[in-house]
Order: sequence, then C-alpha cells, then structure tokens
Amino acid sequence: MDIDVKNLHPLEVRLLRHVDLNEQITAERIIDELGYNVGQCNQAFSWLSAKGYLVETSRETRVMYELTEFGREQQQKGTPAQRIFTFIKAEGPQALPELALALQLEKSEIGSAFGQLSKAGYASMNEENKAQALSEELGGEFVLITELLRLGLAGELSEADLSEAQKSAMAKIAKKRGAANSPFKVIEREYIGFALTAEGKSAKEAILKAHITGEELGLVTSEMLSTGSWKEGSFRPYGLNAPTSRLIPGRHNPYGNYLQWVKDKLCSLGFEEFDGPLVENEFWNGDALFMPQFHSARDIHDVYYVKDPVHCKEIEEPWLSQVAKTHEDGWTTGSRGWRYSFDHEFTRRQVLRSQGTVLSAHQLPKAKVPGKYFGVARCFRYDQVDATHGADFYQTEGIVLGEDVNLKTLLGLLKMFAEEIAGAEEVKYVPGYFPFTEPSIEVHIKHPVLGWFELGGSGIFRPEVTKALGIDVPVLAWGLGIDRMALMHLGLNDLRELFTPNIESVRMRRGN
Ligand SMILES: N[C@@H](Cc1ccccc1)C(=O)O
Repeated sequence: MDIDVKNLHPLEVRLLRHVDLNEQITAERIIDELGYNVGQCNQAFSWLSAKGYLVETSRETRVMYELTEFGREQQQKGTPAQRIFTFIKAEGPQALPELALALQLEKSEIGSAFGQLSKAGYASMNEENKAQALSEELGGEFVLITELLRLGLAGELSEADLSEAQKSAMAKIAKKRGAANSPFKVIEREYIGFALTAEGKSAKEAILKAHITGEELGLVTSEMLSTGSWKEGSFRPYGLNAPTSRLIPGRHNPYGNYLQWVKDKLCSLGFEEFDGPLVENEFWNGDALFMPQFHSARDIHDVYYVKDPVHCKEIEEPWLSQVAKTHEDGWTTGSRGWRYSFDHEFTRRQVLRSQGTVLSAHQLPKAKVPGKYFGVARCFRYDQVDATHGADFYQTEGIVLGEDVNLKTLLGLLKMFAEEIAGAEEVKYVPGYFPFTEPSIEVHIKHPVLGWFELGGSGIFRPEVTKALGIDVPVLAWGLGIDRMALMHLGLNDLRELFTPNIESVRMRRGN
C-alpha cells in the first residue's frame, strides 16, 4: 500500500512517532507524555483509527476519585477531626460548644468528629466534660485521609493505584454523606487501549524516513516574519490530495428560481406585473367575471369561505352597479344577462381567491389600451391532493387588450407558454367553456411520466365582463397552472415535490 504520510496532521504525526511498534497506547498517556489536551487527543485517535492505523485492543472501566469542592476545603483547612485534635493539643482541654465556636463548626460536626477521635483512642472526655488529647499526634486512618486529600489535589485517584489501607479509608469517606458532603466524587472512566496496525507501523516508518516530526510550521505569523524565526523552521507541506470538506453555499429554491425566470421573461416581452390579496370577495372572484351567483357554472370552483369577517365592506362603484345590471338584464353590453335579481350581500362574501382571473378583473378598470399584464397568483380550491392537484396552487394569469388582438394572438401566446415556458413537446389546444370567455380554449400538454394533463384555460373575455368594467376593446385572457408547467420544466413527477421541505432533495434538483 502506498502510504501518503504528508497529509497527516501534526497531531497524528506526533502520536505515531511516540507510540512504540508493539506497545499499547492510551489517551491518558498521550495527554501526559505529549501534552495534548483531551480534544486534540480524541481527534488524533479518531483520525488515525479512521485511516486504519490504530485499532482498539482493550477497554476497561476504572473507578476514579475526584476531589469535590468540599474536599478541597477540607484539604486546605484540615478535616474537623484534625482541627479539633490540633486545637486541644495546643490550647488544652475544651468543652465541645467552645470548640464549635472557636473552630466555627456546626455542633453536629464537632460531635461526630470528636466521636471518631475518641473511638480511635486519640481523645476523650475528662472529668470536667472537656475534650482532651490522648496522644502526641494523629495516626492511622486520620493520616491516611490527609494523604488521600493531598493526592486528590494533584488529580484524580484511580482505585487501582491505592494501597489496601488507602482503599478502606477512601471507602469510608468517599460515599459517606451524599455527594455534596463528601470530599471525593466517585467516577467511572473508560480506558481504551490502542495499538498500531500493520498500516500504522508502515506509516510510522514512512514518517521517520521522511523526517517528518509534526513540529513543522503550518502558519507564518507576523511575529515569525518580523523576528525572522521562520527561517529556522521547516514547513508543513500542503496536502494537495487531502479531501476538502463539502461546501454547501446558499442557493435559491429551484421553484422560486423558475417563477422568477417566468416573470423576467414576461417582463422582457413588455408585460406589466399585477398582484393582489389572497382574500377576495365573490364580486371580483366571480360576479365581475359574469359567473351567475346561484348557478352551477359557479361550481367549477370549490371555494374556501372566510369565517370572520364573512363580508367585506363596500364594493367600488360604478363597477358594482354595472356588474349587477349586466347580470340582471345585460345592461348596455348587448347581452340579455342571466335574468335574476343580483344579491348585494352574497357579492360581499369573502373567499380565498380561487382563480388568478380575479386579478385580471381588478386590472380591467385601470388597464391601459393597448396593454399587456400578467401575474403569478396563489389560488385556493378545495381539491383532492395528488401528483397533479394541490389545495392551493399557482396560476400565471394574464390579459392582453387592444383593438387588433384576436384568437390568433392568443394561440401564439399559449404556444409560448406551453413550449417555451413549460418546455412541452406535445401540446393540444381544445375548445373549452368558461362563463367569462367566448370562445374558450384549454391547453393540454403531455408529461413524459404523468401523461396528458390540462395546463389551464383561456379565451376572449365576453363583453359582459369587459364593458361592465369599462373596457371596449377585445381582451385576451388566460390562467395556466404554473406549478404544472414547473413540473414539466424541472423534470419532476409530483407537484408536492415543488414545495418539499426536504433540503437534500431540493439540493439535488436541477435548476432551469
Ligand atoms: N380562471 C380559469 C382559467 C381561465 C382564465 C382566463 C380565461 C379563461 C380561463 C381557471 O381557473 O380555470
């Protein structure tokens, strides 16, 4: 195997150099002997293991003791027993309450510490009921405890390293009165032994042969430049073959990009963009489009109603009166109208807009003639959700108004949408029916997986729509499902994928 040791990190190099060929190494030794901190040590071990240079050879759990805050205090001041002994040795016999006062210890602490001393024969009560010392100095367990506290100050104690006597002294004090009142905390620690694999051994040899020490400089600091010290060091080579981490820069959502692309395209063709609120009323969503209020023609959209407030405020005039009249008897549009009495309350019912055509209706009273407008509108209709239907969806809506626009102009526009914007190769234009257009045309495209589906509808607005809203020239209108166009264009098979929150699948998707 060809071992490329140039790419090893200095932490790995120093570790490899340090470990002997047939010896077991532990993290503790590396920390001790190489001065690594725990994090560096973990990194070096995990990198080398991942490369197959080190293998785990043993694993054992050791019981360790660590000095607590309370233990530190005792180490500094002495344990209550030691303090009592030293005090009565120096000052002569003392009553226990006086001792408590002088040593600033709780009475209970004094009581139990004196109990320990007297039980071990180092102190007793004299006739005056005062504590007196019985020997020159403390020995036995008291000395062992002092020793343990001192050792504990230097670092953790491993149970395995303690003498039998120390062990039994530790057993008494470590678990005594709950963790907070115990001088030592008991911890269980895992010790993992590692050894070099055959590859690890070859890597070590390669490092030695190449005179790589792990002390090579990796960074030139301004200080090294100003003192010239860089001249003495040798430098770490660049690991040109080292794998880099995957960089994931921020990116627009592909569907967002697509919508933007469509908008840019239409703007560059001279279209002006229109927009409007999601909550509309029956007037603009249907009545202004000559959809009879209580007729099955209205049912082509299952709209969502707004619960609160149920009705909007006033509808703008003269549009309300003109539209109402047109429904009733055709007004001056030349039509006979729908011949019913227009409901002025129904028309104010609030709905979630169910078709982008609502934006076209709004635009008519303020449109320039000639003019071209488009919008991308989110619409809501009660629908069974599947690969080609959502309960909400985007339509690209548009109108072109002018003296000389006609069905041919409309067909040209539909072709552009189907072929250029959706990218469909097979397109069908079929006669359709919408209450607001005459003639009406539906566009269908063939998706490679989903087969034929409808892109949307279009037509020439009826005079009942245009005249009631103040327009007296032909108006071409269309509303096409832009989600479905995106499906085709982005090579997807399900509308729901356009809105997926799955970041990985969005990342993998091709843009446009
Ligand atoms: N609004 C119609 C489409 C349409 C728009 C404009 C003219 C004709 C038809 C629909 O949602 O299906």
